[in-house]
Amino acid sequence: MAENETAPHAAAAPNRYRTVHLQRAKDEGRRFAMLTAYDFQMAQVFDEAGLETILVGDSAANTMMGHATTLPITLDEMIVYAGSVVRGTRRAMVLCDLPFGSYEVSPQQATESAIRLVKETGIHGVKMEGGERYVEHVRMMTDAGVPVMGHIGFTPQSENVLGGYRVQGRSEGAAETMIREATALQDAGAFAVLMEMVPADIARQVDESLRVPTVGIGAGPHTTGQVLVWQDMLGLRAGKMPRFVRQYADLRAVVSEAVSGFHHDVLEGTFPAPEHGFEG
Ligand SMILES: Nc1nc(=O)c2c([nH]1)NC[C@@H]1CN(c3ccc(C(=O)N[C@@H](CCC(=O)O)C(=O)O)cc3)CN21
Ligand SMILES: CC(C)C(=O)C(=O)O
Ligand SMILES: [Mg+2]
Repeated sequence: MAENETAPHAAAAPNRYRTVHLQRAKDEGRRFAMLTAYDFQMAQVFDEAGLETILVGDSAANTMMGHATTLPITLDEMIVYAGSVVRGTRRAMVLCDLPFGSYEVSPQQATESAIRLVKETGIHGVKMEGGERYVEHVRMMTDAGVPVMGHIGFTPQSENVLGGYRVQGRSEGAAETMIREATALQDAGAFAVLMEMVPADIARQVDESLRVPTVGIGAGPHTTGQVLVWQDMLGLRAGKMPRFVRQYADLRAVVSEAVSGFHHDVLEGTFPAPEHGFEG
């Protein structure tokens, strides 16, 4: 059998999570989980742990590249991360953010970017920030064969317009606005809608109003799915965690102690030991 017929990212993998499984979760009152990943090995670990979905987030600009915002990361850079993640997965559905500058100008621009991501990396869908004003974009990408997850509430790519990192949907009539934006995305063909930093009660109303599943980050417990950035939930990020993060491990301490141990052993001459060497 040809190598590529058994490749882990083979598009026809029969047991791959797909939009239909996320829809079934919503229909049957079940939840699903998503974490970001940006590289082959972490994607492998998350996939083997059984996560339904993995997001190649443009948060890579922050976590992988050290930028202060998500604005600088390019489509070409996202393609490197996305390809690495897809090669690490067998079961999870892999989604990738359309980065700032790769979709806003027109439905055509969005569709060309989405197609590049699918063709060059093997991802199974894209996520795009923005609501009602992007329905034509969602429609064209979906018609082209690329499943689209919407992203409303706090949309980090618009932080300069929104006025910083803050909860969205606190103004008068916010629930109705959020429901309208989410419904517009759904009606344009979006298979799911993600909400970031939205009051829990509004996120619940949106989830109840939509036929398609919702995903939340800082949006309370009522969305169909939940997503976190992996370096946050595993404790690799330095400094203050956002309120919406639960830290499940302290990898920064684990790694730091291990590196100090190695450093110490090298300086002391106790590493390498005889068993790490080769006989002439
Ligand atoms: N590492 C990381 N984690 C994320 O969750 C994340 C990224 N990067 N980059 C892209 C976006 C930006 N997001 C963020 C990042 C920080 C806050 C934050 O600091 N929130 C504070 C203040 C909230 C407020 O003032 O209302 C918090 O305490 O939650 C929120 C969203 C979510 N995404
Ligand atoms: C925080 C999630 C939803 C995201 O968009 C990202 O990681 O870029
Ligand atoms: Mg993002």
